[in-house]
Amino acid sequence: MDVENAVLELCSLPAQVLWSFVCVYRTTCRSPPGGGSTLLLDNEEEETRKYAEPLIGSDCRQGSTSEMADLWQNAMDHAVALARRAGEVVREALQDDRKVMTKSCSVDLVTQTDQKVEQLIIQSVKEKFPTHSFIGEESVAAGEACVLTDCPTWIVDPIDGTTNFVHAFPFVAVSIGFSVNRQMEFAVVYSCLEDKMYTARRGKGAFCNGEPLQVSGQEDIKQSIISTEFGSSRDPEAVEKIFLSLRSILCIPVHGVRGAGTAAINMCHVASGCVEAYYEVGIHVWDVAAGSLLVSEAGGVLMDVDGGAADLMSRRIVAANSRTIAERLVSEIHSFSPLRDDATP
Ligand SMILES: O=P(O)(O)O[C@H]1[C@H](O)[C@@H](O)[C@H](O)[C@H](O)[C@@H]1O
Ligand SMILES: [Mg+2]
Repeated sequence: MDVENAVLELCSLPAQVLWSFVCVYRTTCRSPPGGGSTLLLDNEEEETRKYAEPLIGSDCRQGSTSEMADLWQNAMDHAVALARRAGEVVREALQDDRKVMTKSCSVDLVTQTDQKVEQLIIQSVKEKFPTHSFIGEESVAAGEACVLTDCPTWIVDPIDGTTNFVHAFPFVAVSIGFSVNRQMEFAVVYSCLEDKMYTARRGKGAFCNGEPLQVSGQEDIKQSIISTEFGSSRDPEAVEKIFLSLRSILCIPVHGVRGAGTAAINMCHVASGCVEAYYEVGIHVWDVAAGSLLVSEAGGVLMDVDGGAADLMSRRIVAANSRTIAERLVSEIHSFSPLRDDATP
């Protein structure tokens, strides 16, 4: 049995025993076979220091069960390094012509760069964490199952904002969420063209380039900016609902409606406090997995568009600075239900 799965099964052991286990784990996982650094990306050690330090609390050496959570720090450090490397690939690709292909319909775009970046991320993670599972946008498009289990799972959108990327519209993100027991454990969203590295760790806060994030304190929707997207469905019924919602929200009236063209960056805007709420119907789990943790760790709330509990597989999300704004927004949304990400084919 691999080390991390063993840890999951050992949750009931006393803290001292667990702490010994953590020490062994750290020794074995921090040093690649042979003592070399072949599994580390360029600058990974530096990235580790820059982004891990604000995220590791001072209690991390107490040997309590909270130590369990720090077993995932190694994975998070790797995710940050991978996102930065992926961002370089995206920026380089913007210098060349981009060959555009389509997926579910003529406006659901994909490029070779989406596929290349997803491969880069998944291959590297498999090498370093061979027992982990994946949900990746382009792997699912190629026929892989989209199932979230209790296993440590990397939820990857190699390019969130592919349409932006195709047109060089300057909001493009690499989004990596990591869940254990179906709960988001860490999040990395790299806004490649702005060079902003958003990170969050469950219970440890959200950050942008190492600076703490806090949602807006505005509780009056009439003083708010709301963000949303039109999505890639052109189904007349869906389009009708999208416009009805937009009309109702605009006419509350709110200060403004915005959309960056990427769910991940829209959620980073909520976490940063420059937008009070983001909602969308039609997104996928890879669009919002990382963003959901960034919002909640920055003090925000997540909700379904009908006001129930958020469900990352449902393709519906409200992410807001507060319950007050989220519920007010929900009262204006004309919801619909696309086929769930985990629907059986
Ligand atoms: O396909 P990518 O990964 O670029 O992601 C999607 C965005 O994240 C949505 O918000 C948005 O509404 C679009 O559906 C867009 O396709
Ligand atoms: Mg996406």
